Amino acid sequence: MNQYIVEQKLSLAESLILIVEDDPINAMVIEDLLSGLYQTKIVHSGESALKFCDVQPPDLILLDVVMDGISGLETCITLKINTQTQHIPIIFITSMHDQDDQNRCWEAGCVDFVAKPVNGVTLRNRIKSHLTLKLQSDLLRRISFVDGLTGLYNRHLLEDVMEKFTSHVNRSNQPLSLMMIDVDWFKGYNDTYGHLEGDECLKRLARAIKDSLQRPTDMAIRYGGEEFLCLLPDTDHKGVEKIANLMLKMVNDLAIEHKLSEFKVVTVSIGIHTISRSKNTSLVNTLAKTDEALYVAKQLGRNRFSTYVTKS
Ligand SMILES: Nc1nc2c(ncn2[C@@H]2O[C@H](COP(=O)(O)OP(=O)(O)OP(=O)(O)O)[C@@H](O)[C@H]2O)c(=O)[nH]1
Repeated sequence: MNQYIVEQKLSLAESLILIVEDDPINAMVIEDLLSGLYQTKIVHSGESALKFCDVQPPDLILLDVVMDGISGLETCITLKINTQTQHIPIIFITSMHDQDDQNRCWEAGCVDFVAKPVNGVTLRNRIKSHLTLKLQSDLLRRISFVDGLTGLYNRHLLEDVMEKFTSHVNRSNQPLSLMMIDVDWFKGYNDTYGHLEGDECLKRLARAIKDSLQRPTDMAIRYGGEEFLCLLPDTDHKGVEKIANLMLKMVNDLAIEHKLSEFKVVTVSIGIHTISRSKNTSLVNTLAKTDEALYVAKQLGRNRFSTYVTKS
């Protein structure tokens, strides 16, 4: 599920190229041309290509234009409107030389095309250029999604992720839980121990928050200065309350001295909200409810969690 954050490939040789070609002989010829240079996978239809990309997005796609079933053009358009696959460069392999046909390829969103019969040198060079750009842009996207102080994801990722998680809620009919976490009396902590100690404290808290999440699909984001947001897919209210209790304990166990706190150690307050299918799942609305629960946890005395209660 965490495909929205790109896995960083270190070299071109690790990159995966998906060859979509309905003629098995042509597919093998192309695979041979790339042998030893890249990882490759062959599928023989647009339908199989879409299924494959849903599970394991490749780094580049070589796409035959004319195929039975979903054509190459339709496959390309479908991949380009999906936020999870729109960054994958697509090179058409085409025997169509007509200008109108070529225009249709560009309009579908390809980065390039190579004419049949394929010239090996041309194909390899085109792939190398586009893959190099892809790896660079993956790296930039990765950097722009990570918070420099804590190493958690930052809020730039939120809109993308929420869209993906809420559509998962609607598809799977499984709940999604959110936790908004705020450090208690943190202004007092900074005033007492200084801003640098404050930063150190945030780093340790971020680690504890991340460690209290149990599944690889759970996600921790630094939402603001001393505020964090966790997203827990496929988790109902009982499950998230268990995690909230564990998180409170792990933060207390850090035993970071905080003289001005009534607990004498650094603590956090947590607001929880669980959404399910058919509810209003807009990002703004969902965050507002989670924040409301956090406000209640603060009002009730801090160092606790509170769950959003639906108003009738
Ligand atoms: N050291 C450090 N402090 C930060 C950072 N981001 C925000 N803060 C501080 O966090 C404090 C938040 O204080 P407030 O919002 O007043 O709330 P609080 O003192 O935590 O009190 P409650 O939330 O009501 O328990 C402010 O003093 C901010 O300057 C950061 O990156 N580093």
